[in-house]
Amino acid sequence: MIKLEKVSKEYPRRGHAVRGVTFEVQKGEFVFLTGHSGSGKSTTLRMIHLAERPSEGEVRVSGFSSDMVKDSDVWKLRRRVGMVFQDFRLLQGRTALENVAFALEVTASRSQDITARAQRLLSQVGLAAKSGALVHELSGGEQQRVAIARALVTDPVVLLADEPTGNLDERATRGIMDLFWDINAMGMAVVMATHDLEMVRSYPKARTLELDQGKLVYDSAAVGSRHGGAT
Ligand SMILES: Nc1ncnc2c1ncn2[C@@H]1O[C@H](COP(=O)(O)OP(=O)(O)OP(=O)(O)O)[C@@H](O)[C@H]1O
Repeated sequence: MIKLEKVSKEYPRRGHAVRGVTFEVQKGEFVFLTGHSGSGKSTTLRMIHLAERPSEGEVRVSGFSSDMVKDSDVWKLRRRVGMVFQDFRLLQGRTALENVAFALEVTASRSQDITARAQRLLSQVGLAAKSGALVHELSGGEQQRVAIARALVTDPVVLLADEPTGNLDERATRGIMDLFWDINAMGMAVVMATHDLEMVRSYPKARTLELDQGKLVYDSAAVGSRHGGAT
């Protein structure tokens, strides 16, 4: 479903952020992408989202190829791939419901369905009671729930998450992680970048990929262990 084949990303002046990375993610997998700061986690996620094109190699996602897809068609891929970020990236001054509804409008849903669907998505992430709250009235954990609801509007096949709990305390982190597991249990693949190895170890059922200076140095699936986590 996701396939990276000898993927590298080189930035002018900086050099290689990602070097020769090859891996596949199957439908419904839960994958942690770990590594130190600067190891290339965000760059890898951005390439899966086609926010960046690889300098070498190919990224394939749900039938789309980084070699083939035109810039004008990238939105079609984005409907298959949801993404959430550490800093939530919500529309400030809007309510939780408006944030999700706006994403539904952009994806051309029928207008009469929008409010009901946005409300349903907020219920799914445990935020039904806060749908009318403005973004700044929500806690960090609640804001991340809105961002997740927004990422689900197109019913993607994979949810990419870049340090989604990086701004949250322990309790909110646990709640958000439980939510990712619930979403994954419904069949959606999750690929989550994190440098929090303690958190990774507390989810031994997940697959772990580790990057070091842009190279893939560990894949728990490849070593036949689903319990080791990153070392
Ligand atoms: N747009 C860019 N232009 C130039 N260099 C970049 C760009 N984006 C990332 N880099 C560099 O590529 C390397 C990998 O960055 P990346 O953000 O992918 O790492 P990361 O593992 O996600 O780090 P962190 O955990 O700190 O977010 C870093 O050295 C970074 O400075």
